Amino acid sequence: MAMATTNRHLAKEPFNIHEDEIPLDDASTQSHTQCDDDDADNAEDYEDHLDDEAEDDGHETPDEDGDSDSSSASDENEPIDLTVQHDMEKLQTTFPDFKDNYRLIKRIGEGTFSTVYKAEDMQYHRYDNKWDIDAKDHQWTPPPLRSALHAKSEPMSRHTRRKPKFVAIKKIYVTSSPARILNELELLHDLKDSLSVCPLITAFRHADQVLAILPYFRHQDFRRYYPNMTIYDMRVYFRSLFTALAAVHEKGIIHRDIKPTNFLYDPEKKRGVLVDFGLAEREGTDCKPCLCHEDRQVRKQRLHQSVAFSSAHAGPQPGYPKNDTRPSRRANRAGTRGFRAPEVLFKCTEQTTKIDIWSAGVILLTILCKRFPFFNSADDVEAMIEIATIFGSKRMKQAGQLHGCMFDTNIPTIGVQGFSFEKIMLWSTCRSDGKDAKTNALTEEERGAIEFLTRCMDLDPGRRISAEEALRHEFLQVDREEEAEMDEEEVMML
Ligand SMILES: Nc1ncnc2c1ncn2[C@@H]1O[C@H](COP(=O)(O)OP(=O)(O)OP(=O)(O)O)[C@@H](O)[C@H]1O
Repeated sequence: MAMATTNRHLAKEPFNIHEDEIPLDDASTQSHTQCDDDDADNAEDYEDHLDDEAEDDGHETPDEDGDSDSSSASDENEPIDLTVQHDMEKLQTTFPDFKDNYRLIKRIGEGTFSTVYKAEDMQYHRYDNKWDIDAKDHQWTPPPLRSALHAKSEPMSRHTRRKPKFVAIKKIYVTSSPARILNELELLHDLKDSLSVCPLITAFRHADQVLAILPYFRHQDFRRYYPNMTIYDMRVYFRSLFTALAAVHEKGIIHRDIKPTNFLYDPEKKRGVLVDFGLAEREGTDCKPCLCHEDRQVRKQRLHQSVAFSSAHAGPQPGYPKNDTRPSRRANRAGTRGFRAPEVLFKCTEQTTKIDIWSAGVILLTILCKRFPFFNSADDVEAMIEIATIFGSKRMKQAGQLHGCMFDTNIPTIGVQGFSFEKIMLWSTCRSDGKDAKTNALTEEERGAIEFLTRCMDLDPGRRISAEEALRHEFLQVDREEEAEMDEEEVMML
């Protein structure tokens, strides 16, 4: 078993997977060199997976949200599909020491890039578990020597038996490029101390098989709780999500795949963790200057020049040339359809952490409108049409120009002005039938949510709120309210 340079449960050294023991198999390396060559192809690759996912957005079944302490009994009794059982057995035999370290319980998620299993961490008590936010003893203790991993465990009496501790084992498919896997693990390692981010405990490689070990995080299926969320619940949920985003963005990392299934939220404990850094990247990777980062005056001047140039050569003609010889614009479009920011759709070459804020805004829009998925496009052009229907052609044109793109449409359902989020929320929650003026108007707290949403879903990434600013926004000031409520209760008790 090849182990990462990090000691298990204690990551001190820079993360580095040793590839010296058994070289990664050529086939997997090759297939991904092709993907990595070309961002556009890569994006298509992701789209296929992500498109499937939007239909089947939840990986969990309703009983997969069991508490890490209490669900074990029901987990044990759950029937396991034969193929899953076969895969689990294969996984246990592939990694020689696996059974000494982990006891596989069930499959909890399956994506295009990985399968995730719930397992009991058999050696939990032998390590420093700084990552365990639920641990009573949260003190740092020196890690054991590596040889302790192979030491025979002492038999435990019935009385001394400790509570089982669970982990999520992410088996990354061999079709993922080694560079991509390393990128995910390195980013997770960088984020190991970040609030609300699911930390990486350790990772293993055997031949072309890579396992990432994460703490198992109890959560519920988004589809189960979002229809009943009050505005207060939303504020608590987004406080937690933006805490994670602020931590990720502070490190200059773009997550790129913010969506409900990647934010594991426990409504009871009112906390969530961000997972899946498979598409994440450092801001500035493969970046080329884009007009959106220029000064407003410079941008205006460039646009004038380009319009003047096209008028002089072919006249200002709407439409597109039949034989377009211009090289197509390339940019990273990785992400999930329906959650992609407008600048991603416009193929901005200088994308920033703000693309995550837009996606978080889409989650808020989904909850406020009680429709999941809110956007349901088959491709980027349809996605653009959906956004344009809300924002109107005038603002879409301006948004396109920010990135040096022209936006034009003759689709009759896209008006010039678009619609306000307030109207969309009332329509989608069937509160605009004109009968009752009171239910057909937003409450003050709903207006507060819409105001926050408007800041998150600003078409201009430069004006869009940052995670840090969002945490200071009125809408997310839930801690202070809770504290005030607690103080009040204390006063009452006195
Ligand atoms: N730490 C964890 N605790 C509990 N469940 C987890 C954990 N990590 C992942 N899961 C479950 O596994 C699912 C898939 O995990 P993840 O998103 O990391 O893999 P993926 O292959 O990239 O998936 P996708 O293709 O859906 O993006 C999650 O949606 C979640 O249900």
